[in-house]
Amino acid sequence: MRRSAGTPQDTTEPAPLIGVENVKMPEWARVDERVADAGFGQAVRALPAAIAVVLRLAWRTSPPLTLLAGLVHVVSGCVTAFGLLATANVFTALLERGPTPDRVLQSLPAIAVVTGSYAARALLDAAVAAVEGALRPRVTAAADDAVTAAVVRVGLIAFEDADFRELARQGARFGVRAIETSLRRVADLTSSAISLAAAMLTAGLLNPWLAPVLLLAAAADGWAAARVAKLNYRHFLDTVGRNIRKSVVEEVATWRSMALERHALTLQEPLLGEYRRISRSLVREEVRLAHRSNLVRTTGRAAAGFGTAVAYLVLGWLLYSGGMELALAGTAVLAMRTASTALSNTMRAVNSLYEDSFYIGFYNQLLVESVQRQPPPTALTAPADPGEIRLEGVTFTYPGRGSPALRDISLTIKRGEVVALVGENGSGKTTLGKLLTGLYPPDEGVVRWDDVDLAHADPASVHANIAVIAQEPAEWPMTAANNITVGRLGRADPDSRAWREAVDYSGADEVIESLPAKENTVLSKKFDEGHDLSGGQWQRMGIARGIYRDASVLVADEPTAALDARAEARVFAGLQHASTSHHGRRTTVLVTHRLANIRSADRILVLEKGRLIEQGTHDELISAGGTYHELYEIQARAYRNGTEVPAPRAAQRPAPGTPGRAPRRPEQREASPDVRGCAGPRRPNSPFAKPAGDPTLSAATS
Ligand SMILES: Nc1ncnc2c1ncn2[C@@H]1O[C@H](COP(=O)(O)OP(=O)(O)OP(=O)(O)O)[C@@H](O)[C@H]1O
Repeated sequence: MRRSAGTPQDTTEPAPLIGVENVKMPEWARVDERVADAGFGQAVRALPAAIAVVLRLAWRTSPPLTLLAGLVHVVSGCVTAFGLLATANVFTALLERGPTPDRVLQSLPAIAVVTGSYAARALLDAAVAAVEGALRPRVTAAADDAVTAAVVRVGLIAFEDADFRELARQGARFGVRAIETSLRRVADLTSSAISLAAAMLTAGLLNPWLAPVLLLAAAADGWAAARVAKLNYRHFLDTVGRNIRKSVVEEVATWRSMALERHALTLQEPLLGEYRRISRSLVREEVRLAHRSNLVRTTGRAAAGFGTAVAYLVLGWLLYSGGMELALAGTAVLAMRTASTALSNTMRAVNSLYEDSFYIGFYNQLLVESVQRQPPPTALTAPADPGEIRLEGVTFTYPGRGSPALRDISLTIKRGEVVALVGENGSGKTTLGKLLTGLYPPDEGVVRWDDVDLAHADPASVHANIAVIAQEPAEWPMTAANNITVGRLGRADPDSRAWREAVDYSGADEVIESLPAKENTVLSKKFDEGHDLSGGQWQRMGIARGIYRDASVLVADEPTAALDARAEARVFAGLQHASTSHHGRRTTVLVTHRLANIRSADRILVLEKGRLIEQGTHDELISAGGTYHELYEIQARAYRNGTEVPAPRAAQRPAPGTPGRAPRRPEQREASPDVRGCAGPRRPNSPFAKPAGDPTLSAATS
């Protein structure tokens, strides 16, 4: 009988659905590799730097609380030590020669001191908890704030660098967490080190032989604790790839964004099967880890038992040989137990601090790199409404990419020009839009607004004067109203004219009208009452935001890719209005694949593999018969083939000497009314397309 896919009884192992059997270990996981491979000495050597970072941060946050925390920890450790030494006096008094009542009476002051030390220790523990409770959230918040402020201020291009993104993720998430845990570990280390020192001191005072023996017994426990921690790191490393795959499968098996295709492709059971397969192998690893940890712990305990036995033998020998009085034996046993616990705690704290030191290292590196990636402060500002935007020999390569996205681009855009960028996918249109608005700096060449080189200008002064309608607009998790007004925070709009203009021309008014709480509807499914929009509706919101921004330079990157024909016509009317309404004419750069929409643009720039290969008006480029002409013809033909009215027989006859059908002249190619104003299916005339009375069209259609 054939089993259904993915049941827990499956014995066959199908090929991984995600297609990646061994996920590459993420860079941050390499930290654990170093922890797993490090020796104890290495860990101890790394401590001062990590402790210094944490203490410095704590000091900056609150000097009095830091001092107080240090003080209560040291005093608490000293009280513990004092209590231990005081216990020796109790035993001495109790085990002296003489009648028992006398000995009890004699030991009362020592008992009072021990009791007092315990009471003091309890009070100090409460003080430690209170001070730490006040300090830790402050330090964590300060660490978080420092790193968030640093990352928020870096230039946009930094986010294109995968290494920086990874560093930001580790530094912000793991680094801050490591600082928080380190603060606790430093406290643990202080107390356990003082306890250990007190136990050793007590043992040393009782008999110099006792101290090293005591260490021997405690070291085995400490070794086991450190070894189990390393086994955990190793396990984590061995399973990190599978865990990543498991979480990816879990996501695609449960996430809403994948639900439609998951169901339509009936992938639920195969995904469940893959999930269970990975889970089973992880469970096997977990069980193996548990066995190995258990073995290590048992070995550690056996060794500790052996060490303790040796310690007791030494103690017995000391008592037997008269090297130590019987009265002190009780204190010695207490010191041995205290030392064992303190040493285990010390080793655990050292190990943990060592691990944290890597993440704190990332945190520090992130702060340093973020500052390096922030634009340097400058008094030079860009003109608010540049007379011209000039690119001279601009080349740009995305971080981590081998070949440039733009090569040696030189061009000038005059104030008020409507420029269209066209070209095949990946030719560099979006990238060019980002460079001429100063969002990305060129690697070579210069971008100037009038005579100001944007590389030396304050970026905020440039960005204040640009509006970017992105290909995939940000879906701000805010109300619909704020999704638009965030375009220009604080813009004065007393009579709501700017608002009306933005929503009317973008078609966002229809979107808002359809929402349950109109413009007050929150657009995010993360909130209970939140609402989501369709791709086209989000695009309308993005366009409204761009229009509301009212900047002197507008870049619209495929603004209507997801819009229906009616909405597209409305948006182009809006963009044309936007291009003329800003103190005269607004410089507008329009990226689009729908060539029929840009026929009346002042200039069309054609990009190919990052190079500017053609520029001119629609008519000039069509006459030139180059790439633009070819792209335009492909789009026009697609429509013509479906709807073209058959030409008269005479026109279909091949010209003498030509095999098959005679090629048509350029003006004939665009002569069909089908082509005018549309790319692909018929669309209402775009306002950026040639008007019906355009001489070229009239000539062609006549
Ligand atoms: N963030 C990025 N990191 C690395 N390379 C990128 C990045 N964005 C784009 N590229 C690369 O840069 C080149 C130009 O991309 P760009 O997005 O500017 O092209 P485009 O002409 O706008 O394409 P499309 O028409 O598909 O939107 C492409 O080769 C692309 O793969």
